Amino acid sequence: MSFKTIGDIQEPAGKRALVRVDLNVPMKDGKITDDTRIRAVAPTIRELSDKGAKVILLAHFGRPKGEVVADMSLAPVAPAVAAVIGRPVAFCADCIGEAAAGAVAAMQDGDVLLLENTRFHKDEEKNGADFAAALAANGDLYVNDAFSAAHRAHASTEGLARLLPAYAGRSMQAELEALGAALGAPKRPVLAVVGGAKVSSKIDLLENLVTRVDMLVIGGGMANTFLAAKGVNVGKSLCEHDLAPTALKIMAAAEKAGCEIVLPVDAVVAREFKAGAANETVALDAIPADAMMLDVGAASIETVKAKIDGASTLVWNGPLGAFEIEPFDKATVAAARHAASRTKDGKLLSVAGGGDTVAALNHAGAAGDFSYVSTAGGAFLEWLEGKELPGVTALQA
Ligand SMILES: Nc1ncnc2c1ncn2[C@@H]1O[C@H](COP(=O)(O)OP(=O)(O)OP(=O)(O)O)[C@@H](O)[C@H]1O
Ligand SMILES: O=C(O)[C@H](O)COP(=O)(O)O
Repeated sequence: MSFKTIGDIQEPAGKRALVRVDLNVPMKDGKITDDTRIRAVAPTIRELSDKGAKVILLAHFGRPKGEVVADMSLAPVAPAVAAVIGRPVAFCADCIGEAAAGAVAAMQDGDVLLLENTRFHKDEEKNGADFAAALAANGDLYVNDAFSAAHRAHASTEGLARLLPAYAGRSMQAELEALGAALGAPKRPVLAVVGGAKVSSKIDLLENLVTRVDMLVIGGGMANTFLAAKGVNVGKSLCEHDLAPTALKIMAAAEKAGCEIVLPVDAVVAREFKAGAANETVALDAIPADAMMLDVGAASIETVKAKIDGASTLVWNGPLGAFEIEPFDKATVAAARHAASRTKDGKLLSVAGGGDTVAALNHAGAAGDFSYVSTAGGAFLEWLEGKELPGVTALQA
């Protein structure tokens, strides 16, 4: 794989660098709860700013689907970026058009500007040529430092690289190097743990993943869809019932490939999605019709730990439960700490990735003991499958 990095930019001083970063950070009540993704892109921003480039940050936040959605604005993220990089970050309420052009024109060399959520425009996700050109109008060059969004062929992740001289940022470079080193030839048995809430956008990946790993533990919202497909009554749990055929297909593919699929055997259920909600642990055939599974139960935790004990390599994306609200963080915390301690003992190589997954590992105090923690969730899974990532491909000269 060959691409230029920001070290290859000739005479960066005074140049307008459009830098795609991933600022899709976990947020609660308007406050950022984990700034790992901001810290990951800070070296690129600082390096370009130190060299006198005008650093114009492009990013998405959430999935506003082409509409302007107030609580998906990047405005509250600008001060958080400023705090991490230790220099001011201006904000502009649109990423194209007059407002953006004016904000860019006002920049001095070395300044940093964050433009509003690219996904407020429908053509971002469609990779529309006019929209990509409108973004490109504000830059002399393009830097992609968002490995975690590189599986999307969007205007700001792919289209721009074809319009301007394109370079990989330091985080993109580090992610590709570290994942290649850790997982290029993984020691078997390989265990994958997949949970979280992005069921429809990740479930298809599992069909390929089961051909590459020896065991797949499924937890979180993802598990509910598999359990429902197997006939379990999941009550009001987060579940995509229409994906039952996909889940069944994946289970068949796993059997064919000799990959063991491990589903929860019990669940912690509650009637409200909030911290401290009254809850109970029940068997799968006793999930009340008006309750939600918000975590896997104690027996399932023991199974997950045993699978970790039997693995030489662990790859993990997606928490096992709604870890942001206690006590539904129990399984995620227990599994994270167990994997961290096996890693510390030299018995496991552990790689985890994903915006919320990293937040969960930090919450468990386990991130520092993992072999490698990636900022990427979906992109990490696609990389693991061996798929081409459009954002990476477009950088290759
Ligand atoms: N049983 C569950 N019911 C509802 N939500 C759940 C459940 N289990 C996990 N979640 C939620 O899943 C979310 C994380 O899922 P997600 O797939 O976004 O992972 P991620 O690590 O952020 O990956 P990516 O970087 O691809 O977004 C958390 O907010 C968590 O509360
Ligand atoms: O959080 C992520 O995994 C990335 O920011 C990509 O977000 P997306 O799944 O909404 O494209």
